Amino acid sequence: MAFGFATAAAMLKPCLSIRANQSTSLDVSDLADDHVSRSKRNFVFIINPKGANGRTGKEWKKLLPHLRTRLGGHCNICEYITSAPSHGVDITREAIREGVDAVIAVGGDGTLHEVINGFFCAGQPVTALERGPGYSTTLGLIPLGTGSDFARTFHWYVLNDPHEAIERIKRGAHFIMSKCIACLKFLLFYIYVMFPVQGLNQKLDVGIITAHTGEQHYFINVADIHLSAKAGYYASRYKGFGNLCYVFGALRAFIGHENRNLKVKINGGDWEVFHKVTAICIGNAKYFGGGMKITPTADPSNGKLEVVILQDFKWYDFVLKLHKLYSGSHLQRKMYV
Ligand SMILES: Nc1ncnc2c1ncn2[C@@H]1O[C@H](COP(=O)(O)OP(=O)(O)OP(=O)(O)O)[C@@H](O)[C@H]1O
Repeated sequence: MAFGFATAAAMLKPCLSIRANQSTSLDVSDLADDHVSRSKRNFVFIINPKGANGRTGKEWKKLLPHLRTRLGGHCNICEYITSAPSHGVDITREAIREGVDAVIAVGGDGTLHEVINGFFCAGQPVTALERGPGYSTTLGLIPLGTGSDFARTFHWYVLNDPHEAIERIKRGAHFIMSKCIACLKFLLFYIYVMFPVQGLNQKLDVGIITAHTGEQHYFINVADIHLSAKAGYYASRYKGFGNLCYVFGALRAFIGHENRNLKVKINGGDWEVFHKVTAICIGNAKYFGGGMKITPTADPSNGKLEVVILQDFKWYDFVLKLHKLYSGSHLQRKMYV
């Protein structure tokens, strides 16, 4: 394999439609608004106060009066501040069971990830009983994180501009769940895509990672293995540096890192060995790492995943090719399956 090689493959996501049946309105006592109206829709905002090194919490406090002014006329605003990692998953599940109309993640990609995972439980979409068939809870986003990479795919380039995000929510730009499947199998686990999330003006897919234990996790941005996954872990130590935390995290991850031969099977094909793999990135959307366009042709609503395999990267290749990662020009070979 060529030195510092990046290979891209497309994975099909055959479609199968599902809609979460939803029920009941949110309990009035749960709503943060003083003047709750049952005739209005119920929107739950899940805020990670620790996002962007604490900036999310501060921004949210400033934003709330404006949000009430802009949205309070046509929805009940329910505010939940997370108290710990994973709390967003539980709040989302509970809100959907209560039958809310929309769950809106306020924070970065980690918060969005928790909210997405809250739409599912034990491999099934979370549902509520008292809403009729065809009803779906919608997903919304106010990107206020460090990287906020998922939002970049949608060219929300005045990134982390919560006022613009509120206008999008007012226009109805959020997403609804349905389902499709494709498979990428590794030795210990496999990833497939299902549940395109359909919005009033946007349809999105959701990927599923199934561990060999059967445990499932959902993703809508980029799932990654090996070095880049470690980089994300270490980046959390450097959040004070903004987007650069991901570069520092990657450099830290190279310490003790070993490129490995990995067996991969795509869309039911044969097992294929990829040598000296530095990272495998499975993109439903294009960006990770604070603006690195890692899976540059991924489209979150086309029913496919883009798989990019980085091979034989050393830390200095990463530094020298960093500009290519940001511009999305790092691919040397494309593989279509
Ligand atoms: N109350 C909390 N205390 C500590 N951690 C929390 C809390 N609520 C959520 N978290 C965790 O904080 C992590 C990071 O949050 P988030 O992704 O919103 O911000 P970010 O990392 O700054 O943004 P990005 O991921 O877009 O770079 C999430 O993975 C989440 O699990």
